Amino acid sequence: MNIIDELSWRGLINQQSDEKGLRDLVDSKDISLYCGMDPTGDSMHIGHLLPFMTLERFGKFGHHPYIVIGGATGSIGDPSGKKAERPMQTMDQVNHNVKALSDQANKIFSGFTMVNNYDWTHQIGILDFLRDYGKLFNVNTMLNKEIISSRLEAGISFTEFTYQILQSLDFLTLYREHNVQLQVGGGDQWGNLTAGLDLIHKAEGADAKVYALTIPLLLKSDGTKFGKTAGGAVWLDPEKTSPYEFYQFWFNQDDKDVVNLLKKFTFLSREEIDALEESVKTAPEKRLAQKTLAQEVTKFVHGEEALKTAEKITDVLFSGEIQELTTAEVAEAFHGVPSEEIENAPINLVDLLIATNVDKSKRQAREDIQNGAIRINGEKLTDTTLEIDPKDSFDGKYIVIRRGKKKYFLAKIK
Ligand SMILES: N[C@@H](Cc1ccc(O)cc1)C(=O)O
Repeated sequence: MNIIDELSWRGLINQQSDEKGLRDLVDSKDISLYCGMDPTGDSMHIGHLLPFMTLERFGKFGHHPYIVIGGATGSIGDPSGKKAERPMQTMDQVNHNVKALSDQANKIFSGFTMVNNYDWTHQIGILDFLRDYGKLFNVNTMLNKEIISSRLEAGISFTEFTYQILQSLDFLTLYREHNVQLQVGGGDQWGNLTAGLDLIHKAEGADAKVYALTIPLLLKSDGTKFGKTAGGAVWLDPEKTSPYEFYQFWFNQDDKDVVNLLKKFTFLSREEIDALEESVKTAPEKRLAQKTLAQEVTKFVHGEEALKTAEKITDVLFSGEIQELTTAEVAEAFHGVPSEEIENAPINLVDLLIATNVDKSKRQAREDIQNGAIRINGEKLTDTTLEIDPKDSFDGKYIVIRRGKKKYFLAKIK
């Protein structure tokens, strides 16, 4: 089994410029390949995992992946897949994001070389640009690409129109300097990838052996886009999406999607995934496939320790034994739940429920307490006259309130 068989079994191939050519190439030697990422924000999200994990898969087969971070292209803005012109970022923002994304990629992925396209782009003068590269691009061909034609009605600036030239220049530069022969991209990158192939064939000769491969856009079994939650994107930055939330995202995937996700987002073998697929059929209630998926991806992105914490929080929230959490774990576990700040002073239980919006009226609060529906830091309290002293609770920082079986609220102590 070569890398191409591996990718097609995992459903990671959308389009290819020359399937037979690429197969022969990877069978004949270890190749260099690349995928780029623009610094449009200061964190990757799970959408970035697919192309970069794909590079890592190539690496495991002995090939040499490069990641291009788009210090130049990110200052221009890729029109691919966008309905309207992108707001331009300041160079300060671009540089800040370049730094954040490179640090993050270095932490998560391994076995690649990282380069910044700013390095070979910023010193090209306008006349050289037009004479050396502009001349090799045919405007008709550019206009006919879906990335441009789909934007003509809404309008597109000359700046975004030239984006494909810059990305092509990256491919050419990497081909010349590191013999990079393959560019991998997301489902919306076909236009930019083929523009690069054309440029290399014109600049270096039609027999240059270069290839393009895109990864499919990921959809859930219900047809909606994968990776979005009610709270927005699922980020790889633990400050934006905590490892616990991250773990839960994967754990909560549907039976219909989980095998597909195991193939695409883990390095588990075919045998391991086949066994998990069987478990979805024979014992779906155990959610072994979802649990394994959550474990594997959380470990890959956040590491072993963070996975342990995420699993501990999951267990504690299931058992309700909140007092077993550390203060830091409380912060992580209840990152997304409704919270209110309260004064650092003893407070009557009924007043606490009002202050934290658990109940709307004192009457309702008293009823909830007397019915045994209220737990404070895991302990059921049924006496409406109780005083709660924040100082006894999680280093004086938080009080965790639960109403009913599942609804949590957090009081943050000032
Ligand atoms: N255009 C790519 C990022 C990229 C940038 C430079 C490249 O050379 C390649 C890819 C995207 O938006 O996803």
